Amino acid sequence: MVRTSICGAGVNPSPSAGRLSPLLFRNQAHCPSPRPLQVTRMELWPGLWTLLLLLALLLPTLWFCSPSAKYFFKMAFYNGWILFLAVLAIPVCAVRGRNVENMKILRLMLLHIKYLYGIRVEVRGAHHFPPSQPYVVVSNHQSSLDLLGMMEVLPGRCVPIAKRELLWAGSAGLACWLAGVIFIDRKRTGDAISVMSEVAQTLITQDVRVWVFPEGTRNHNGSMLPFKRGAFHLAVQAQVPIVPIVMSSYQDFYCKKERRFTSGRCQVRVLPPVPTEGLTPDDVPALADTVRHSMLTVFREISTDGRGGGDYLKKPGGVGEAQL
Ligand SMILES: CCCCCCCC/C=C\CCCCCCCC(=O)SCCNC(=O)CCNC(=O)[C@H](O)C(C)(C)COP(=O)(O)OP(=O)(O)OC[C@H]1O[C@@H](n2cnc3c(N)ncnc32)[C@H](O)[C@@H]1OP(=O)(O)O
Ligand SMILES: CCCCCCCCCCCCCCCC(=O)OC[C@@H](O)COP(=O)(O)O
Repeated sequence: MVRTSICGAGVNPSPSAGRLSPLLFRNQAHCPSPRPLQVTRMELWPGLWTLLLLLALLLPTLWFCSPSAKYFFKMAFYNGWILFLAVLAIPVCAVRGRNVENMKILRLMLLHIKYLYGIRVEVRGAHHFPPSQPYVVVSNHQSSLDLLGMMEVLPGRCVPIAKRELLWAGSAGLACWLAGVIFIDRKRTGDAISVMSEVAQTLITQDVRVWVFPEGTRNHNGSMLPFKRGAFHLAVQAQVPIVPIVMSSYQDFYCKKERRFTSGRCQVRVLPPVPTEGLTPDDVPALADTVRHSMLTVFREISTDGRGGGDYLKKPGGVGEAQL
């Protein structure tokens, strides 16, 4: 076990012991009373090794026996891995400075994550993306795992709009900033609106696309929250089309409430663009409702419980109960 040198009450105060371990017994002659325990660095190793061994046994046991622990490990690794990748991405992106082209680098670096988690992402309707013009993408927002589906289809020169808090997520915040992510303060509607009005100009002048989660927050309940209007005002102001994208429900492989995270499938469906030419701000509420309605219809169509189409939709409280 851990051996200590106790001055004055030596474990083995023989002269030979003194020679073997001068560090332990130095000043022994002048030491009037017992001194506090002194643990040398070498003597800590056995304790550390025991601790590591215990962890090495405990972690796999938890992983295999407790789905909740598995959920936490997987989420912790997800965030940790992204933070780590961001550290690698920052110097590469910094060469260009804050630039939408850096989003390509982030995208390439994030694409493999779905394999680590055994999530099969199937993309449908990618031909609906207008080939070379600005537009506004609107998509449903279930969890931070949306990043996987998003990276699968993210068009060139497309920047997401994110909550301001993400800017402070360490290396990930800095990487997002370098890639041109637009940050808004959701608590200050006025400021957010003026940022989005500026974006409406930039969209045209700098030929960029914008990705918005119009629910405005993550939504785990297997439906879609009412849409915020900003994305639709943005598209109408810039007179550019809206491209709705629907990611199917994650319920068959991921549920935050039940702390369940297994492997699974997800479909990302790109819907036909919705033109906004000639529309005015007065048309925004109807536009937002129409787009949400079509997205919710597709969400119901493509979301399954993993046991083959539609069982999940019939469950009480499932997407079938979603309000239109
Ligand atoms: C290699 C490794 C690298 C690692 C790094 C990681 C890589 C990652 C890469 C990239 C990832 C990026 C990750 C992104 C993910 C983040 C997701 C999020 O953060 S989601 C949260 C933020 N998103 C939003 O909040 C949506 C946008 N929000 C809106 O559009 C809202 O409308 C907003 C904020 C502008 C206002 O919100 P209100 O809560 O006040 O709600 P309202 O009802 O919509 O608006 C109030 C009134 O203002 C009008 N209004 C809104 N916008 C307007 C406008 N532009 N002009 C005029 N009026 C407007 C509306 O019409 C409404 O008025 P009337 O009630 O209709 O009379
Ligand atoms: C300083 C260390 C901080 C550690 C934080 C770890 C962050 C890891 C980076 C993960 C990047 C994932 C990007 C997806 C962001 C996301 O999905 O944000 C959620 C918001 O849309 C909605 O927020 P909310 O209103 O809270 O649901």
